[in-house]
Amino acid sequence: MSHGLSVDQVSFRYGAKQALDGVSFDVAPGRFAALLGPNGAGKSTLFGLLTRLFTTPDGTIRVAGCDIASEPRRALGQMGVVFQSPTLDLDLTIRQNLAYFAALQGLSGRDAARRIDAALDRLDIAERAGEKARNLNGGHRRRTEIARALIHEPKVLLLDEATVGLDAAARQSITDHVHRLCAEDGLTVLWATHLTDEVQDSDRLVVLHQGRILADGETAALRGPDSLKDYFLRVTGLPEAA
Ligand SMILES: Nc1ncnc2c1ncn2[C@@H]1O[C@H](COP(=O)(O)OP(=O)(O)OP(=O)(O)O)[C@@H](O)[C@H]1O
Repeated sequence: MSHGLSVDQVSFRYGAKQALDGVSFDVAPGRFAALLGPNGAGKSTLFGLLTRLFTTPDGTIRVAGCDIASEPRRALGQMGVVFQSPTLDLDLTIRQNLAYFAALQGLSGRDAARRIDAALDRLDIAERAGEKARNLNGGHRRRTEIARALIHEPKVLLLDEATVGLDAAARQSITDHVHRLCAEDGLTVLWATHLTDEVQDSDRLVVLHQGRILADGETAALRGPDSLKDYFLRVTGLPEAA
């Protein structure tokens, strides 16, 4: 599990509200894992713990082999994160947004320029590098955020509802890009979503509902002859409208 992600018996409460209850799953190195759950399932809470926005004494999280509680700097250094809310500075160009993040990571000069170019190329946005983020559509802004999350060459990429607010074509393009990063670069990905159509049959699937893991395995095997949507509704007991 040296380049993967491991979550073991993690629990978290907001006061009396149990948001996560004994959550355990592993993502093997180079795998794309979809963390699928409806609103309120606990996805953002788990991301908060994975990124150390907050901590819990209950359970263990390992990122690329590093325990996030005892080796937080090493663990976070192996992690790239794309949060649900957009975080680009709209008045800066794409390149400036990336350069700023690189500087925060202690990178500058040629090394930073090389990594920025590689990240822009990887996400097919190199030709827009000189444009202000404000002028980009939602899909290209998201690609920029993904490129930025990869500058320090992490082993594990976390994305929390990365396609929120995008149209169907942009959603498809972003999910395809991230799948390609997995397949071609060996990146380990945890992709949180409430949308079943973002999950591919070859993905690892972890279903989270009301703070608990309800299913964990290969998507195609779990859903069997059902559509993923039908499987998801059945396993969570949610009504069709959900
Ligand atoms: N600050 C808070 N105080 C109390 N309860 C909270 C707080 N934040 C989240 N919760 C509750 O914890 C549970 C998990 O919330 P969380 O935001 O992690 O879910 P989610 O799967 O990310 O949902 P969404 O997609 O709507 O963000 C929900 O029942 C939510 O109401």
